Formats: sequence, C-alpha cells, structure tokens
Amino acid sequence: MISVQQLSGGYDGKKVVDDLSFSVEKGKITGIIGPNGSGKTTLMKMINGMLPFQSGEVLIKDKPISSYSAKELARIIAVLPQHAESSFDFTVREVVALGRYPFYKGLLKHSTPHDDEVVQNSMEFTGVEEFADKSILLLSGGERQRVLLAKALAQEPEILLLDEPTNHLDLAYQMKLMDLLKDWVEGCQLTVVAILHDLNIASLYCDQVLLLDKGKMKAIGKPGDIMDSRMLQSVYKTNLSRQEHPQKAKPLIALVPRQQDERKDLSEIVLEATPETMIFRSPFSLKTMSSALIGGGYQWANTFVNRHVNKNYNVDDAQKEFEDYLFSISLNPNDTVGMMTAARLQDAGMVSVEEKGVKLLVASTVGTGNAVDAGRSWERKDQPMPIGTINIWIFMEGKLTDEGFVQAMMTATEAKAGALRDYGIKDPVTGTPATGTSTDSVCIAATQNGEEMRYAGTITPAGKAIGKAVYQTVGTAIENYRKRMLQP
Ligand SMILES: Nc1ncnc2c1ncn2[C@@H]1O[C@H](COP(=O)(O)OP(=O)(O)OP(=O)(O)O)[C@@H](O)[C@H]1O
Repeated sequence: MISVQQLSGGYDGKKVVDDLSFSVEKGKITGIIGPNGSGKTTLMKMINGMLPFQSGEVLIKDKPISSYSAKELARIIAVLPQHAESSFDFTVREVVALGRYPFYKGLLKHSTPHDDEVVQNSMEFTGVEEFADKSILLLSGGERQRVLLAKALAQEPEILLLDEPTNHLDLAYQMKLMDLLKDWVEGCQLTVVAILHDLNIASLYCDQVLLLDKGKMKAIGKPGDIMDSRMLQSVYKTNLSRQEHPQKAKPLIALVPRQQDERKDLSEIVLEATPETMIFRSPFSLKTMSSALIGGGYQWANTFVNRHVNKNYNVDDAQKEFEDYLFSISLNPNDTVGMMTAARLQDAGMVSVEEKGVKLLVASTVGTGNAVDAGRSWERKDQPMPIGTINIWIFMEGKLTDEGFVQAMMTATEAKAGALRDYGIKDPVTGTPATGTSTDSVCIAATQNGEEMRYAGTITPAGKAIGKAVYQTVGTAIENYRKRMLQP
C-alpha cells in the first residue's frame, strides 16, 4: 500500500530522516516509535505529501506520491496530526463533516444523504455524537481528539495516518480507539500508520513496528521482535524491562526507575503467631512466586499468611472466602500471599540459614494425612482424600531471576520429597514413599536487592541452602507432630 524507498529529508537542507526504506501492507497497523526528535513526525509529513523530500521515493498504491493531486491524495489518505488546534467556532458535526469535503461534487459542494450518513456513523463510532451540536472549542482535549478522529474516519480513507492518536485520551478511550482502529483495519481493509509513544499500545495493537533512532531506521518487524529490552534501552537511553502480558502473547515494556538498592534485611521480618494464623510481616515488599491460594504466580507482597482451618473446611469459593477473611483482619489480598492448612501451626518447623552469602528464613507446616507418591498418583481413584497439606515459606535475600525462582521452587519440592522419604511417610494407596500431599504450596519470596542470582538448582549455593532448610523444617514439623501425638 505504501512503499518508502531510501527516503531522506528534513528542513532547511538539513537531513532529519536519513535513508529509510520499508513498506506498509494493506489492512495492517504499522506503529512508528522512537525517542523525541527521532524524526517520526517528519517521516509522517513526507508520507502524506506535506513535506517535500530531499531524496528517495514514496509510493502510494504503487504510484509516486508526486503523481497525485492534493484532492486525490485526500481521498486516499486521512491524517490525524499531533497538534490539531481548532480556533474556529464550529460544531462537532460541522468539523466531522469537513472530512467529507474531498468527496463533494459540483460548484455548490453540497453534502449528499450518503455524506450525512458517513458523518453520523463516524461520530457514533468515536462516541462524540452526544456533542454533535456543541462547539468544538468547548470540548476537553480528549473529546476534541475523538472528534478529529471522527473527521478522519468520515473521509473513508484507505490509509489513515495518526500522530500520537492516544494523546489526551484516558485509558478507556485509548483502548476503545485502538480496538476501533483494529476493527476498521480488519473489516474495511483500512491501512493505518500511527506514531505511538506508548510502547505497550504499539506492542498490543500493531502488526509491524518501525523503531527510529536519530532519523535512521534502527529496526522494523513484529512487536515481539522490536520490544527487546536491550535494543530499546540503547535507543531510549533508559532502563526498561520486557515482561510478558498476562493474557496475550504480546510483550509489555516496564520502566525500571533508577534508584539506590534499598537495604532489605530478613531479620526485619516479624512473625505473629496464634493457633489460627502465622503472619510474617515485612517492612519492605518481596517478589514472590508461589502456588498459594492468595497471590499465586508472581507478585510483590509484604504480608504472608499461613492460616489454620478446621479439617471440615469446605466452601465453594475458597479464594473469595480467604480474601474476605484477610479483609476482616485488615490485610489487603493484593499484597499478601495466603495459604491454608489443617495442620497445627504450633508444630511448624522454622530455621534461619546464613551460608556462603545466602541468607534464608524458612518455615514449614506439615500435614501428611493426604500423602501421595506423585509418580504413582495415577493409580488412585477419584475418591475423597483426608485433609493434609505441606506449606513451605522461603524468604531469601538476593535478586532472583525468573528461572532462579523456578529452580528454587523445584529444589524446595525435591527437598520436601526427600524429607518425607527419610521420615517414612508413605502413600497409603500405593504403599510407596510419598513425595508430598495433593494440596501442597510453596512460596519463594526474594528481597530482589544485591547480586543477581540466576540459579537456585540443587548444587548452587542458593539451592544447597534451600534444600537444607526445607529438609530440616519439614522434618522438624513431622517430629513435632509425632511428639505431640505421643503426649498423654
Ligand atoms: N518545521 C521544522 N523546522 C525545522 N526543524 C524541525 C521542524 N520540525 C521538526 N524539526 C526538527 O526535526 C527533528 C525531528 O523532529 P520530529 O518532529 O520529526 O521528531 P519526532 O520524532 O516526531 O519527535 P516527538 O516525539 O518529539 O514528536 C527535531 O530535531 C526537530 O527540532
């Protein structure tokens, strides 16, 4: 649809955009990203014919842009500029109707019923019909932006060029606008080129992204290829981190503010214990990875609740019930990791370890009535199981990578299985050594300061410390339980 070939240009003989070549396919959204002053708007102006170029060529539908008259071009390309100020006291409907101007015929240039229908539809699409008879001067920045988009859409263009279209829009309208564009692109084969500052919007909505750096093309490709932390860091000269979107196969870019590593000492974590709950309270947030009912997966938390429930605990929505419980004791589930157990909390095993630069605090509560050998669990029938859960809490000082978290979880699980084996805990159905119970949870909570720890496998310093502490605490909890059972 658009082919940009070795394009260079700028102002007053100076090159702002240098030797760019790329093409834009029909029915796709192309995002142009890059730091301030990298030449995005200048490139856009050359693509829409507003700025003559110094060398190279821009082909629109296979024909040089210079071969189109201004009116012909206006029938193909609509533009939503960055600073579209309106100083005329037009109503919203009048402004949107201006988009139909290239289609008016004859000397009197009257609108037809079709023109009126297109204007009405464009206003409805962008949610501005409620202001139709209001002066554009009385609208907010975001409302005005939507009116100008309606005007551009009223042009029924084949190509829509947008310079920061989500500027001034609140979150809901940013998404609405991009969803709307996506619908138009898919439904009407509209081709969109949009300058975007929001890298996450670019990632979520663009089919292709062009990254400009000081007027040159740094890269072009799918968002997954362009949203690369190192490349973006080198262009934007700022700390960024690539994350995965929780629900879409699209990368997200998170800003990482530069700040001094905060001192975070595990000795500042305080345990409040009652027969009902063990609550670890931390004055700082820890990054957690857990299989817990509350705060499962990755999150940041500063409160860790191991809650004792009755053996007969049975509610339909345990997560909701647990959240309500947390609220009732003035805790916010958003920064809490919460596990439940029918095991007695006073039997917990707890240990602090400081070895070879690894500092840990580990606590385990163990109920084994429900012990299972994971390798043989397929032999079990679907029958109600007696209650019993092993909950393991691992607090550690250090900056764990994602793979480090996963390895820490594996090491903890294997150490737990080792302890159960050595304490003779068996799967009652298969008679083989149990590896855990069917409802166990592990929480790894790391301070994320200091040296990066990439590995926490069984023979790394972190892995050895985790293995030892988990083995010990699970064993202690089993012993405590057995001792209590022997008491008269
Ligand atoms: N009309 C102009 N006359 C002279 N120089 C200009 C003109 N417009 C832009 N420039 C210069 O060209 C360079 C690129 O500007 P451009 O507006 O294309 O960047 P941009 O990537 O769109 O930036 P931003 O993200 O800030 O909108 C800048 O150094 C700018 O000062």
